Amino acid sequence: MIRTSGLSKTYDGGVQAVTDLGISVEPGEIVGFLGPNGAGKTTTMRMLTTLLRPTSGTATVAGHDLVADAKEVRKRIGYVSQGGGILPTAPLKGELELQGMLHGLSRRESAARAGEVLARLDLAGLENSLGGTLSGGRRRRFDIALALLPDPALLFLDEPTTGLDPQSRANLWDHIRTLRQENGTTVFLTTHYLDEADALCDRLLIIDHGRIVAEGAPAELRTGGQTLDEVFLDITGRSLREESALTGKEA
Ligand SMILES: Nc1ncnc2c1ncn2[C@@H]1O[C@H](COP(=O)(O)OP(=O)(O)OP(=O)(O)O)[C@@H](O)[C@H]1O
Repeated sequence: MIRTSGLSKTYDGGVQAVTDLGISVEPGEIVGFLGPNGAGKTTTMRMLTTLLRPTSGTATVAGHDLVADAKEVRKRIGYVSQGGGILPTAPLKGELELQGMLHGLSRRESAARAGEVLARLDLAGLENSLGGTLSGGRRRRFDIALALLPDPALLFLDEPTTGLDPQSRANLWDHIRTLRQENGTTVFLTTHYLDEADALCDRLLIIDHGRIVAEGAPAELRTGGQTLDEVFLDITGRSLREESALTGKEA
């Protein structure tokens, strides 16, 4: 579903954010992409979703070449960014219908699809609520509903549960699992929560300084009775990264 070879990104100004990335994600997998601040997660995610052009390397995403066939890739993926895309003043169903029409559905198809994705994310009954009135958990679910409108084979989630309470996080994990189970959706997500990576993901990729430094199922990475947090810190070191994450980042 995703295959990259030598994928790299150097920003204007010379920051080499991602170097020689070679990863693969199989259909139906839930893969967690972990790394300290500034490691290159968002840059990778933006490249894989066609939002950022790689400096070099190649990638196939959802069966199409990332650069030569970006339009075809876009038709087959959903992307939920960290901030989400919700409009606080629009009724949920109207917002979904509009987005459906942007994806080329007729008004009728779009309305039907909006109803389906709301039900799928357990948001039925909230059709006429305004975006701004939703709780954090529902809001994230609505963001995912939006991304699911075109029925993507591959869903990218950037820190889907950051800021949510434990109940809403567990609930969102259930929804993601159900999506995979019922639809076969492949999920590629970033997270800073190692319990989330452990509970939800089939496989983890750990990136640091723009390179993959470890990869495997959570149980494979947890060796010698260590927690995943300990493994992560052993691999990526204990120095703080906030500063490097901010250096050179354009607004
Ligand atoms: N638009 C940009 N211009 C220049 N440098 C950038 C830009 N965006 C990111 N960077 C730099 O690229 C590197 C990787 O950043 P990226 O945002 O991909 O990391 P990340 O792993 O997503 O971090 P975080 O967990 O903080 O979101 C960092 O050194 C960052 O400062």
